[in-house]
Amino acid sequence: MPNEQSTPLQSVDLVKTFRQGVNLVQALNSVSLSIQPGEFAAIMGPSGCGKSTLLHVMAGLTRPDSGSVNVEGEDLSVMPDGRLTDFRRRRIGLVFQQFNLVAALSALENVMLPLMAEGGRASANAQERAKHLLDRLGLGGRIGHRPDAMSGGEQQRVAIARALVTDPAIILADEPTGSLDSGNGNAICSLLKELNQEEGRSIVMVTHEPAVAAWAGRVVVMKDGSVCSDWNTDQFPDAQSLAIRYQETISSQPALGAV
Ligand SMILES: Nc1ncnc2c1ncn2[C@@H]1O[C@H](COP(=O)(O)OP(=O)(O)OP(=O)(O)O)[C@@H](O)[C@H]1O
Repeated sequence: MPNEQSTPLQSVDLVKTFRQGVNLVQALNSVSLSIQPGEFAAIMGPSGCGKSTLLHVMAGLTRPDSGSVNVEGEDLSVMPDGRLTDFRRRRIGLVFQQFNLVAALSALENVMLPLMAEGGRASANAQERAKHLLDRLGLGGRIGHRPDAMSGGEQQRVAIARALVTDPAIILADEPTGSLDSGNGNAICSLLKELNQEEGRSIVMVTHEPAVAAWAGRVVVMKDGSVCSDWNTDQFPDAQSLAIRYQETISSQPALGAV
């Protein structure tokens, strides 16, 4: 179970600029975002507004130009590369649009990967834990299957099991339903919500779809590299009203400062 005491993620004043030929693109313009224990937040915004960059910086996959990211009180921005890789493997669960499973490995082996010791061996305990998670996610009958023998929805569930196997502080998911049809997409949203509500998992999910964001308890809207709105989804009676408010927001509202 996640540690209920410490703030799973706190990012402050993140700035990230990319060079594109002779131009500089400011992907993050002083973004601050904190995630509370047991919170399920969606990050929305138009294409190119900086959602994936924010998620990757929060995951320690991309270094910011300035600003800090704290996960359970540990500042990723000052960690040397080797320590950051190890910390990310143990404390941050990552889920991607394309699942990112290893094609040559079975579902069970994919889930055990983050628990592998140096030299590629996993303990019996690691195997038990991975099996238990696959069972929990409805894949008990698929543990020996390779990714190409599973549906997209099943592959994403394997990826979620892999993200959970180290019992991380937070799950960061980048468009987790983006490669799935609506039925499988809904099943993945429902699973994330269940993990949040039943196990208190802290989750941040990037999506451009209001119907997906509506599964979260909080929606953070970005525009032009900044956060422009931050909503509790209780205020919306349904996904349609969230979609309407979102459209109004991205067509009108100037960006806010820190949230
Ligand atoms: N590695 C990179 N090199 C150069 N520019 C980049 C790089 N990564 C992102 N960018 C630029 O930074 C800006 C933000 O990109 P980002 O991928 O974070 O947006 P996004 O909101 O996730 O978009 P989408 O919804 O289309 O995935 C864009 O202008 C993008 O072109």
